[in-house]
Amino acid sequence: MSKYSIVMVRHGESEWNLKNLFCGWYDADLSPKGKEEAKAAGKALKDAGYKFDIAHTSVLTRAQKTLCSILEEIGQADLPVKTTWRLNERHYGGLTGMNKAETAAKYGEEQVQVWRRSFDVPPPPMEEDHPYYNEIVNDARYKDGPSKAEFPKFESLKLTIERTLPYWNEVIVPQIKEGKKILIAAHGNSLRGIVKYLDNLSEDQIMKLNLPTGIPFVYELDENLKPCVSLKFLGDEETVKKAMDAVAAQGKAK
Ligand SMILES: O=C(O)[C@@H](COP(=O)(O)O)OP(=O)(O)O
Repeated sequence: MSKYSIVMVRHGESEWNLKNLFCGWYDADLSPKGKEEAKAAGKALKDAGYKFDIAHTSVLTRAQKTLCSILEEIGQADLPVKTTWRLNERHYGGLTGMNKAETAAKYGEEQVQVWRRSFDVPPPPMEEDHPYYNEIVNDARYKDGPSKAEFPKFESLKLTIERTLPYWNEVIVPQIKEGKKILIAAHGNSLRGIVKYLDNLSEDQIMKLNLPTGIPFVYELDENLKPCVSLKFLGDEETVKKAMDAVAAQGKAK
């Protein structure tokens, strides 16, 4: 029997989603369409009557702006919000800033699929001479973590889950158990990590999951936090499927 529910949403389309660039820890803003998606996400939550006690998001602008827009839309602009690098997108390493379709044309679609969706094969590292290295490593938003030793140069989904799960278990789970209504606004892969964990998906199953931008989804959990309802999108089936297929297709050579 369902005892708790939690809502998650991938941010609206970013400028770099629009340009089809590997983004990771680069701080891309929302595109105009992404801003609309964020508003629409808020409207969908409002229409379904959702209210929250607390929200969690990453330290990246695209997730934070999506959250703000949603909160505005549901009339909860003053909701307590916790931000953490542990909900950041996976760090795309040396691929950061590269065009996904061009990378597929150069290295092959199969290789790009491995980089994007394999469980434990990481992308190549972001070296110190990478065009975005300094901007990311020296960004003040990381002054409270990750430490120099923990700071990633790349992340597979496995590594992403390893730094996201402690936050889930130590911060979010106690709040769920207190009965708090929680909203998480994060990223394609940090959320895929949570979905894999909650639904106990195999490496093969999670490989096939592409989360659409700006469409909230709900988990209903039993008293042991096992899902009774998984990945229930607040959007019509066809729209959700189309959006998921479009995300998958970003790794195709044009
Ligand atoms: O880093 C990126 O490029 C995308 C995900 O890319 P894919 O793994 O879908 O290629 O992250 P997000 O837009 O959710 O922050």
